[in-house]
Amino acid sequence: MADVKSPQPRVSRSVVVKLGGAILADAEAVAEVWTGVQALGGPAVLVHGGGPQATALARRLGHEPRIVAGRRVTSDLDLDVMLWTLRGELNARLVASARAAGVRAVGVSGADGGLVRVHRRPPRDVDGETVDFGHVGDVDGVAPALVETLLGAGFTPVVATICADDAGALYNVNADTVAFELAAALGATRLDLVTEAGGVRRDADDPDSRLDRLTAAEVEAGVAEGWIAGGMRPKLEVARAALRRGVPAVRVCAPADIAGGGGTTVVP
Ligand SMILES: Nc1ncnc2c1ncn2[C@@H]1O[C@H](COP(=O)(O)OP(=O)(O)O)[C@@H](O)[C@H]1O
Ligand SMILES: CC(=O)N[C@@H](CCC(=O)OP(=O)(O)O)C(=O)O
Repeated sequence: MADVKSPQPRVSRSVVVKLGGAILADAEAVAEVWTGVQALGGPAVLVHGGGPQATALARRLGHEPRIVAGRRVTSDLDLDVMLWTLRGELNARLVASARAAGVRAVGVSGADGGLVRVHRRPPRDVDGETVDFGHVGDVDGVAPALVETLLGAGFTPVVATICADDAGALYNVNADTVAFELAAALGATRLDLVTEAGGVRRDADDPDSRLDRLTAAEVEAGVAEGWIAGGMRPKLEVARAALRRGVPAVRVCAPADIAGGGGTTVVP
């Protein structure tokens, strides 16, 4: 029998949808995202990246970003570029694009309302080299009150993954990571990692080789054999971390999959 004294909060039924930067650059894909979010018929929280756009702007400024193990070594200039692109243009454009689908989106960052608490990532060993990632934050925790308040009022939060520490310094945090931390903290029913490839492929260059389902053992084999590489490798580490933290369903998928099946479901 249902416990009437402690009903499930509305947000416990939310879906967290993470959009990779390449999706944001494609107006048709963005329109499909909002159609899918509308068709879900329940609360959704969007989290977006924008790595490719940040890299493009840095290059226009004559700076070549350094990416190590899928994470940007974030100098003072790189942090400024992340603020201008993610918190600035991309978030504003994404929020505006929701209007055509009748979704009432609100743009926030991980720093707003203390949503995502981080600390500066200590230098760490990567393949035998000590790497100081600069202004990159590691997540300490999520305080979902802001997002829950927005959802409760019928708004769709759109989260740019700029986060702050307790002293008020800003940090760059990978968007897949923020999405999974939010999904875990909200008790989301599903985490969709929406990416241009539309799923995990047996051959990254062959769209017909998409896998419907991927086990942890297959992820390990794929990394060892080299067919899971680049940005997909840390993304699948995030997918597995989400499952370990109790998110019941995790997919790597395309915008058109949001309201239905499709994509690659990652299983333990
Ligand atoms: N097995 C694979 N299936 C699909 N994509 C793969 C695979 N292995 C490597 N990739 C690469 O991973 C990329 C996705 O990671 P990333 O660019 O970081 O995504 P996003 O920006 O959406 O977070 C793809 O564009 C593709 O080049
Ligand atoms: C620390 C770190 O690497 N942060 C990412 C944040 C943006 C991101 O995650 O964008 P995508 O989802 O488009 O990859 C970066 O600087 O690229």
